[in-house]
Amino acid sequence: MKIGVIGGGAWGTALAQVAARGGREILLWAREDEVVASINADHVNTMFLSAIPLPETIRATGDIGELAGCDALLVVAPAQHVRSVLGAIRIGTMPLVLCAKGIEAGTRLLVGEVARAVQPDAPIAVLSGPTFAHEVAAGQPTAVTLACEDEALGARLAARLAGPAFRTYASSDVVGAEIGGAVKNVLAIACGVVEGAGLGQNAHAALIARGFAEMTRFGLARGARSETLAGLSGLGDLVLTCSSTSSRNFSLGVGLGQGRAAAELMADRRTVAEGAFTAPVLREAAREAGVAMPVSEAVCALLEGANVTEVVGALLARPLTREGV
Ligand SMILES: NC(=O)C1=CN([C@@H]2O[C@H](COP(=O)(O)OP(=O)(O)OC[C@H]3O[C@@H](n4cnc5c(N)ncnc54)[C@H](O)[C@@H]3O)[C@@H](O)[C@H]2O)C=CC1
Ligand SMILES: O=C(CO)COP(=O)(O)O
Repeated sequence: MKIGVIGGGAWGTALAQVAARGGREILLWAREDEVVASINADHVNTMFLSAIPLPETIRATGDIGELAGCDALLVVAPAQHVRSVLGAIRIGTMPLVLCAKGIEAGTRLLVGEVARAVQPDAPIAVLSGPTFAHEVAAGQPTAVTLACEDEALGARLAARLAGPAFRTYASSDVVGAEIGGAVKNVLAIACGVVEGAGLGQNAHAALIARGFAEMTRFGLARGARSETLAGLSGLGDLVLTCSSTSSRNFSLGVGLGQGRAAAELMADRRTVAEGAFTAPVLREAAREAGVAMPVSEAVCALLEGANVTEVVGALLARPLTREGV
């Protein structure tokens, strides 16, 4: 199975390395000429994953059409750009492994729904879980959910990508795997705010628990399975991303908690903090579904410039409720 990678960011590069294990040849499309040049000349992605030597079997290209000859594609562009990159290549029935974590602005579609809209003949799978790219690229032990409605295809993809330090757990719950990855990025911003504002470990732990409750409510409303949300792509990724400044989303929240403006924190970013783009879309989708997501609503308010003390005070002043609600 010849695998191609769409997206030369940190995650696309790390997954190319995973797929290249055992000497397999990998073709990676990168948007930046500098990334193409550094991978092909120096076997390193100096822009998004520097200091990680890449195998020479990974070749980069700036021509996305070259990927049409692959047997499967890892789609690792940021969620807001999946539609454009998938529209730029003749895919046919080539399986797509969707690795972006987000919800499309405007349409409120999950990435799998976008892929089906743009490439209706391509079977899709979702790869998601607690995976800092730099740790995966360094060969540190990692586990992910690989969800595919066609379980035989999912098993083949899981086996093809699995390695000694990269465990793939099969699932058929594509929606659940996508929602976990998308919502955790928004909740990670909230946990970063708690850190940046010095609100303490109790608040941090409470936010993870209450955030998981709203992730679950929203996921079940969209047809996800509870075991998926409680697994690697949901709770697993939530704990990872909510607890480390290695997370771009958590780090964005730390800045907000310190009183810095979202516009300043987002300006000149080369790397993507998906939660900032997903948060307003998630708010719309939750309201449309009639699902209460107060933590995600608070993140939106903070991204729109609201005062941290006022937002936190409002969260704490909400009417008392019950566990499980
Ligand atoms: N970095 C990580 O540790 C992980 C990232 N992911 C997900 O992978 C996806 C890609 O993120 P990263 O690899 O982290 O990116 P990155 O933050 O390392 O780099 C940004 C990427 O966005 C691309 N980009 C920017 N504007 C674009 C446009 N108009 N059209 C197409 N591409 C554009 C850049 O070319 C670059 O590849 C995101 O959805 C992210 O949530 C998932 C797991 C781990
Ligand atoms: O998805 C990730 C880890 O699973 C990467 O998190 P950030 O996008 O917040 O850096």
